[in-house]
Amino acid sequence: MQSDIPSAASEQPPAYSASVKPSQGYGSKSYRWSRDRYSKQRRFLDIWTFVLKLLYAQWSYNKSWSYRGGISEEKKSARRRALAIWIRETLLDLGPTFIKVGQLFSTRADLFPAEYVEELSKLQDRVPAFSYEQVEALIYADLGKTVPELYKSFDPIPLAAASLGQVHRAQLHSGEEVVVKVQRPGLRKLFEIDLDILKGIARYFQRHPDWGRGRDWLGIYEECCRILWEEIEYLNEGRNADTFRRNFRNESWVHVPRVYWRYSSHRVLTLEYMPGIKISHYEALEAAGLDRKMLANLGARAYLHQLLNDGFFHADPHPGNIAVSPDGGLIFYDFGMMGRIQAITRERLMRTFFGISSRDADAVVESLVELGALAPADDMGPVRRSIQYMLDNFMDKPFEVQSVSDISDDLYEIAYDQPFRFPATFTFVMRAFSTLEGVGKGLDPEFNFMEAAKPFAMQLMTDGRGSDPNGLLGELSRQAVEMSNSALGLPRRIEDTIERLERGDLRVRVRAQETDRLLRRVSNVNLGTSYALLLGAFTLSATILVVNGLNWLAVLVCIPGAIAGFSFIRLLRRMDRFDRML
Ligand SMILES: Nc1ncnc2c1ncn2[C@@H]1O[C@H](COP(=O)(O)OP(=O)(O)OP(=O)(O)O)[C@@H](O)[C@H]1O
Repeated sequence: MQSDIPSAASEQPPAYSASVKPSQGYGSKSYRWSRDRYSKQRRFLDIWTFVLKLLYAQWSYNKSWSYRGGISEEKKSARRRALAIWIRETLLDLGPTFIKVGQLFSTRADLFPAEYVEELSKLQDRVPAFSYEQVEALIYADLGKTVPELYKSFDPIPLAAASLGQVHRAQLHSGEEVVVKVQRPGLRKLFEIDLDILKGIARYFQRHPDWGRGRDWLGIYEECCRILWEEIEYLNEGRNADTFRRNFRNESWVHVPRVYWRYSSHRVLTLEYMPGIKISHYEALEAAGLDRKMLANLGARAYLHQLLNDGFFHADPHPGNIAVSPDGGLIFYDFGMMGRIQAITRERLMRTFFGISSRDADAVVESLVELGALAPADDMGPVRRSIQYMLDNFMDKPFEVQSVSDISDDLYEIAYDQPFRFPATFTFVMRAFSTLEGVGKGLDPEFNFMEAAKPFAMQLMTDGRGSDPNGLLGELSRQAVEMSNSALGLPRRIEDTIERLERGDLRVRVRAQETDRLLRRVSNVNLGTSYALLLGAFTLSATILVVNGLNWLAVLVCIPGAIAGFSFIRLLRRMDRFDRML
């Protein structure tokens, strides 16, 4: 059956004539996925062609014949880079689902080589805008009213266009200035088809002897699905905006656009118009007389508030989603991708940071296991040693002047090819911190996230009780380590023994009853075989002697033969008795 991926043309246009001229869309390149006639089978073929080409490239990467003039480290590095660029461009060609999946993977330095992650983080939504007729049709289909019935004016040219939707300026009949976020038509169907194909790919990768080893591709696939479906549910985004605004109701320096629920649906979101200067437009901020240093600190404060106070954070904090209002406050846009962290996870994250700051590899390993970021294994020695090595060597500067991106890069470097399973939340937090640090450094070259975070973290942890912050940090850190020790319930000596064991300073002799039994059985079988061979050899010799008429000699040979036979029977009976006993 030839089922076409629907495009906007399949939406029925409303029976009225628009008062504004529709825009023609401003994408110069025609993407296959945005065409009217694009079959599911064709899509399947396009996606799998990409995957197979990628696998071939990976496979031939270490083969010297695939390099002209022989293999070398430089050539391998150049190929990795070229491959990363090709992946980014192909994902763009494959459209919205793949652009989003690529953007999600750009946080997963624990899963992919650094070059891939770097290229994926450049993955910008460079897709054609859809036409105004399509906007009208979708609004009518969702809200049951025409654009002029709903809005006094509506700018047909979008203010911003991305892979999932576009934003138009408008005015309500009651006079409020708003923006209307409209979802790309046919997105739901495209997601269904693509995610179905991606499931097959995830299964294939899971079974792949190299790619599947130590990776939970199906789990990653499920996580991607959840995030993608959530992102295209605009009612959910509206609810997130409301929650976010509520969380910051006591902070006058954070602004969140109000949601006009009567003008919103699954695919249309009408929000208060809240213009501002993008936080990355440094010159414009300067020209407006805004204090860049202070803004960098506000950014950090806003994020720590979300993570430590609310446990509800903006998981997509790219500079385009944060603007500065004329009064110097921060405006947040786009609440499609939010992360939630439970109080217990927050506590564990804090413990990881305590562990890093006090360079205590055991505490880091323990908290990472608790976070689910590290699969518990019988022998944690190698991982612990890697972490201790990182803490001792990479982090030669004081913790407060470390950059978050360096710390996360180090962690990811260790994680790559190790039994780490960073949950998406963890990577989102790391990405949010790194992005924020980048923005902060752009605003104020002296900015250091750790330094900015310290007073705020103190304030939150002391819960307003206030005391010497350094002393408190030390105390809390000690308490955190002690708590985990007592939670384990192990006396110090046992812990020391485990430590020596991990370092390889201790030898262990294991005696297992089952193993003993098997060993005894093996040795009995060996003995039995020897008796049987002897018995056979003596019997054969005796027979040859009898045939040659040397009967007396044959009787003599029979004596050791009989002894061997007797021993053999006794052994069999003993083995039988022993087996029945167990
Ligand atoms: N309430 C608003 N007031 C003024 N401008 C807005 C408002 N909401 C969004 N915008 C503008 O539209 C841009 C895109 O909005 P938003 O990020 O919500 O859309 P999106 O489709 O989710 O885009 P992306 O996927 O790239 O984040 C913002 O960067 C901002 O410039």
